[in-house]
Amino acid sequence: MISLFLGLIIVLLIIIAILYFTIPTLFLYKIKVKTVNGGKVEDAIPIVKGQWFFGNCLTLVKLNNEQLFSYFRQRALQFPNSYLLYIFNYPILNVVNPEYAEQVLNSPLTARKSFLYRPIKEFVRSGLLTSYGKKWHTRRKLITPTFHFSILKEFFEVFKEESERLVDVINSRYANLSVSLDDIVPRFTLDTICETAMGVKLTTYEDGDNYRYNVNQLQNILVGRSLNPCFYNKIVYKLFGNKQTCDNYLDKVHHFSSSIINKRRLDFANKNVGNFPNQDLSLVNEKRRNAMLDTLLIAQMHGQNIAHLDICEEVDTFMFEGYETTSIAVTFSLFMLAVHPDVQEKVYEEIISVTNDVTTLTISDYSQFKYLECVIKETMRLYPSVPFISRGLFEDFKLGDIILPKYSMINIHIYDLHRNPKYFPNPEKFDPTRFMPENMQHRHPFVYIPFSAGLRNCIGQKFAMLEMKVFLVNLLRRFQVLPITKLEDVKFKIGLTLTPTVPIRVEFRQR
Ligand code: HEM
Repeated sequence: MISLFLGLIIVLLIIIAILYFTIPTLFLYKIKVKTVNGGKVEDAIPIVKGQWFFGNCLTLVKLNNEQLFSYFRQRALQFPNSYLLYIFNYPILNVVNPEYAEQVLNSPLTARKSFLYRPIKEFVRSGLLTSYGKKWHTRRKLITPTFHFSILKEFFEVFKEESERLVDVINSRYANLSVSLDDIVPRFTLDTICETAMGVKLTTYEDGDNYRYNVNQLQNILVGRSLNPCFYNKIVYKLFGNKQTCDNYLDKVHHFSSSIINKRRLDFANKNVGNFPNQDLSLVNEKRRNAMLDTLLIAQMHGQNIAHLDICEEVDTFMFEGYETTSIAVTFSLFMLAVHPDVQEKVYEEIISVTNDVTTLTISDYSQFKYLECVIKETMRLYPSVPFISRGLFEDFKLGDIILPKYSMINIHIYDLHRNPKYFPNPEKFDPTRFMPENMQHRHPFVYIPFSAGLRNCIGQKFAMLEMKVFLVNLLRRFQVLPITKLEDVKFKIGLTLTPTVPIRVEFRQR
């Protein structure tokens, strides 16, 4: 009797699983790419050959994350004018040429993110990165002044302090040793974004280490889930994934930012900040620095329609977007300098030509580090922190000779755009002079987009560039960076951010 009952349950589960996968698949068969002139789609855009019914599914599921990363690189070389892939009949347009990138990124029809961002939404909910339409527009307008030069000036002080602190840590603990940049750099960028976004110094906050640990764990879990579409469904994730662990970290991380926001709001109320007639943040408190969240708190006090949860989602978005991206760019900048000692020497000469005492540099002095800026830009060309971005269509979209139907997905492969040999001859070569103004004149504006471009470009790009420059100047003034990891050993696996398969190790030698 028991075995009959168990048998029935198993049969029922199998039927549910079959329905679960076939119903959406049948629906996908209605989503069809067309051409403008009614001709064959394969004559208008290359299609990666797949299998009947399954499309490219069977090929892709066999690959591990490292193989997937190189699969997309090979397809970009094979189809330099972009190409279509199919998951069953579901079309995914892969953009690798700047002309298509420009059309996609400039169109309001493609401003919505695809379902690949769904797991991340658990962390950032519908903050600036993941929201769309009117909500996104209002928030973008509200938050933009946070990155104005006058406020950046205050963040600059944080960059300096955190850089100097890290240089001291390297000096006392890591100098002349082989060290993984992963043990140093992410800590710096997380502490920096925490202080600038929330006004909290993690190094002095008693819960700082816990928060840092929880954010790291959460990022790993969310990225892992993003790469496994089976887990996009909440029930499947709950039954077979690590939902409980994920929820546990989410609770802790959300609780941390929420309580900081509440505390700061109380502080503001006590100081009567809400009565200031405008949003002049410099009036808030002469002694205490501004944080990104202040713009939102002040808007709330001025009666704008922004609730506590809205502020939380934006602050969590800053934490998510401003931490790992910057850390990857700094890590690879240091690595490139290490494996190109001639370039490093030129950067060093530039630093000492500007000053002997970097602690006295002002924010405007940093505009003198032109060559360093080229080094960072060239690093982000070869190693863009965000190797691809993804959009979901909610209306038909005409691109070149094809019409992509509603619900299809567009992936823009920034990593491959940056290796276009027409604009970057010998693309694998690290050459900072590519970014000298005279060498950039005839470059397509969408062939280099490490911060994305168009409507939904990165709001924090000036912040990030300044943060990276301050850190590198402070570090390179004191240390010579030598490579331990070999360049040829650095491979990548697929991820939402650029993920090397080996730790990047260097040695910091005192100058
Ligand atoms: C080297 C550092 C950084 C890189 C390479 C980078 C790159 C990007 C990219 C590629 C996007 C577009 C994402 C997409 O369309 O899916 C983006 C969006 C965004 N970034 Fe950054 N980012 C960096 C640093 C920062 C920092 C420091 C902040 C905040 C303090 C920030 C905040 C944001 C936000 C809020 C968005 C969403 C903008 C919108 O949709 O309106 N980013 N970033």
